[in-house]
Amino acid sequence: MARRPLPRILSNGGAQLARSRELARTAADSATDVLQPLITIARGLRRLAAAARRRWSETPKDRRGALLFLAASVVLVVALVPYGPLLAAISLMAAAAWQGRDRTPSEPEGPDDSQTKRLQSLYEALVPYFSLAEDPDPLYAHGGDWEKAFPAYEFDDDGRFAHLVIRYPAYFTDGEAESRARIEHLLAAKAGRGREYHFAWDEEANHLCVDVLTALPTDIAAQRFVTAPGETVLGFTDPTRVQRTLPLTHGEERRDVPPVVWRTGIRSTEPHLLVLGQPGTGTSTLLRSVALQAVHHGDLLIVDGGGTGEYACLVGRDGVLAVECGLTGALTSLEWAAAETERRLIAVNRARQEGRPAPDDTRRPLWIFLDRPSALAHLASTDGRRDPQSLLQVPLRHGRAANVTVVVADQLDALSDLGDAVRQHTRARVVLGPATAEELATVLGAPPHTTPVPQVPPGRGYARLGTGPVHRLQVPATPDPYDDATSDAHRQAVLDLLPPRTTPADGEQAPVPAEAPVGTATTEQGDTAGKRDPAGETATTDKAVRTVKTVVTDKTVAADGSAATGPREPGTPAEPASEPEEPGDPGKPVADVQSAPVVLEAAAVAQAPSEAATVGPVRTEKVPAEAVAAETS
Ligand SMILES: Nc1ncnc2c1ncn2[C@@H]1O[C@H](COP(=O)(O)OP(=O)(O)OP(=O)(O)O)[C@@H](O)[C@H]1O
Repeated sequence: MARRPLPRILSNGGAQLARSRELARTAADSATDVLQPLITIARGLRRLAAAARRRWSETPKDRRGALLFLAASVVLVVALVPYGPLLAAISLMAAAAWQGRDRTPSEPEGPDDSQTKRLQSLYEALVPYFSLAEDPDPLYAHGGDWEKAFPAYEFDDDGRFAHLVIRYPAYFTDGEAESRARIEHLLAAKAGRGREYHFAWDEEANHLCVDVLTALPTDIAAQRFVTAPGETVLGFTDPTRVQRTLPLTHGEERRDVPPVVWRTGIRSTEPHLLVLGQPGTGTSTLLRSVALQAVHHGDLLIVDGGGTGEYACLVGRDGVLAVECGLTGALTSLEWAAAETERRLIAVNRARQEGRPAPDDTRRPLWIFLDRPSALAHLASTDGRRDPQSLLQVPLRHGRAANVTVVVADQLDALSDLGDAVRQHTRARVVLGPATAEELATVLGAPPHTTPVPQVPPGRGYARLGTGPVHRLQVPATPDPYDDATSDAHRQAVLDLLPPRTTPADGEQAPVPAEAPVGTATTEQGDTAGKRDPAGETATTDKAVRTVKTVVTDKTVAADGSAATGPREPGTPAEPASEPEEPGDPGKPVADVQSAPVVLEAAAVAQAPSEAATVGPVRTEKVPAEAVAAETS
């Protein structure tokens, strides 16, 4: 029997109402069963009354008197006959019961012919995997009964499996990944390719539950997510494994979607993230999405090894320390980041020893984004210079205590080019785009419980936080707003999230022509050439005047203020820096050193002669852009 809809208050309640809702539903179902005869008779009486009314209205007016007389005569006879009223009442009830019976054709029991064929063929396909010659009473045997093997099944409107429960013999090696993978592969092929399946192995009951997964939403655009401080939304997933949902806006529509939330900061167990994927699968987009969330609470240092200008929209924004595209800039800024991590660590340790809270200048999160480090490593090796990844060792190892988070993205086949520190300390992992089960297991540390599909939309993949479950993931659409192919709605969504451009606090500013963007950036390769700024501003081009802000701290300085190594000028080749020493290193007494981050701000005018720079903690100078670009190539 069809279930009756419950009152709104019961059907709309939260999770805590689920139990009472189920109780109410059961009570309603039981009451309906008990009162079924009365309901049928009442329905029949209603139908008889409706038929009598219809008959009366259809009778011509001149015959209604005769009809009335006939009815009155029948009533009189019935009243006079012994037991007449009783017999009449019984007859009426019987007629009402007959009329009131449920006339909707009942659903055919069991599967139809084509469904039976599917079930039988799947059963036959499983026989070699789930049977043993020595088994005296096999559950699976050629020509056997599939009904014992498949206790539950559902089909979709196209006649394909939507849900299937499979029993298997206890001797099947369901604890071995290869055995499971073989069965999952077979089921995915037999139940229909091109769909994603979720496999739940119940080893205790020897049951395998197969469900078809609905596609993850690809239409969610970048937006301000409702999260707590230290939480970053990597994307969206299935509701099965995630208890929480995020309220999202989609145009006028509002909906709740289960997110994959990554926690960073001092209490995080996965403080750093590694994103891998085939080219063009959305790794840079995920980094941009994370950066747009992080920039509102922290400082960002972005190194774009691909040099494709994917992060041009962040250049010069409030909270963005630098966007580096070339090797020199990458080395310089990562050296500074390593020194800054050490400085924070020392300051936090000292404060703890003295029983004070951590100093304010260690609390604002520092984010280091490194996109395509393998490209920079290749450049560095051909140039005989240091691999920038080696400078990540300190932020990766000590970043959690120092509020420093590292996010690295690269192509899937570059996994072996990544440094040991990157591979060891990035415990939050994402793989985007098509990947084999082996690749997923290698990167994520565990295979997903779903079938990888060959064709996926950009931004689709898997995420795993530490030793947690592997989630399917869809990254919110966060395209480059300066890309001409970006739709207006998505461009506006990203532009709305960008913080305002930084204005120098002291009023000092490098000479910048009117059409040049006011802001701070390092674009050593002129990668943003030709990009359009939809806000009407002209983006940085090869020939255009560039404003460069590079945060440089080459070395720590002695407590007396004398710098061990002076701040390097932007554009000068970096000396291969020595490995930053560990805090507490006997060769570097903690009490004797303090870091000296120095901010150099320079405006580089293309093909303009360089001028002598003023020496000081904050300097403004002009640097020929060509000279800078030449060093990075
Ligand atoms: N989550 C997403 N939703 C919608 N479109 C996306 C998503 N992620 C990426 N794209 C689109 O896919 C294309 C490639 O994205 P992206 O540049 O981020 O990939 P990539 O992996 O960094 O590639 P490459 O390494 O070649 O730069 C872009 O056009 C981008 O807009």
